[in-house]
Amino acid sequence: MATNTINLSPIHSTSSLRLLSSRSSQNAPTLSFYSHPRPSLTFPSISLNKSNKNPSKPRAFTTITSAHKNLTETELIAVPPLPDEVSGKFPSDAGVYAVYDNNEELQFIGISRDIAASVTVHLKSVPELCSAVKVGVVDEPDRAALTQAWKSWMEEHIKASGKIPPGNETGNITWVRQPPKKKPDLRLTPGRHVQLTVPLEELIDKLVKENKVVAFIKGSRSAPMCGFSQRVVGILEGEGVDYESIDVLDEEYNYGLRETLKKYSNWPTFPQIFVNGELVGGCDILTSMYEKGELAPLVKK
Ligand SMILES: N[C@@H](CCC(=O)N[C@@H](CS)C(=O)NCC(=O)O)C(=O)O
Ligand code: FES
Repeated sequence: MATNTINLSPIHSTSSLRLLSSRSSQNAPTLSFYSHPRPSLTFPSISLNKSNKNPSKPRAFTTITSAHKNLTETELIAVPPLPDEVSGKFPSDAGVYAVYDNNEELQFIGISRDIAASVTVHLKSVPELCSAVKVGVVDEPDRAALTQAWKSWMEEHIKASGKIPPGNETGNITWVRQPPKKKPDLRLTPGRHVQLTVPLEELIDKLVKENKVVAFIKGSRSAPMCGFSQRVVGILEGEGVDYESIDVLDEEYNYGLRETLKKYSNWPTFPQIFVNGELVGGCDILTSMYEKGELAPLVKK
């Protein structure tokens, strides 16, 4: 039987947890237990939380010292059906949160710098697992305080149920924001061992005419091998351009491209960016077009 291992280090799920220098504080960090729409009456020593980031929104949760924090006693808040409605029900503060499915099974305990944003992302990616959430806002949200709050909820749950929440098990990536998948780079030939039946120029011509935006770069789009290529990739990705990339240094699949392309385009350096079959330029030209706002209209589908 497979055994679960638990490593009690939090997954900083949807909003990244920045490393902050620990603020010196005489007092122990405090946890606020979010209670919507009215303050929870469950806890003793209640004081109204004063640090409301958005004063236009009513703040309906209470502050208690971390010594009283308790997952079991924190009330469940139903997650609204639409992601847009989450921010009205959950605070945009740092803290811990525990997500339950519609059988009230705890699925995941996370840490967030913005709990409402994290719940919104989870609701979009795994709506079937996000029925209700418990929230513990940490008032002095340095890394240590957040980790301590997370550990205490995890330990409490494991003690009570004998189980790690499934979303916190090693290898479960359901609750972690996935980096967007990058398109693979194009290859001009099937490989160096295959004899080409058409000249390389013709393959280049076909490639740039059949694809709206093509960037000939040094290295791949996920790991450019030169600062000029890196800048061009950064601009194209930043603008959300749907483009093809091809690595002129790939001697296996693009053998001969580096020198042949210089002749084809009559341009001596890389990167080279083609739009609608025409060479637009290299890094300097693309950067300048981007800065003047001329790039987006040119590369729009
Ligand atoms: N000013 C150029 C910079 C690019 C550049 O100088 N590229 C050089 C170094 S990466 C190059 O491709 N040299 C020819 C070669 O390596 O074959 C631009 O705007 O793109
Ligand atoms: S590879 Fe050296 S500057 Fe591009």
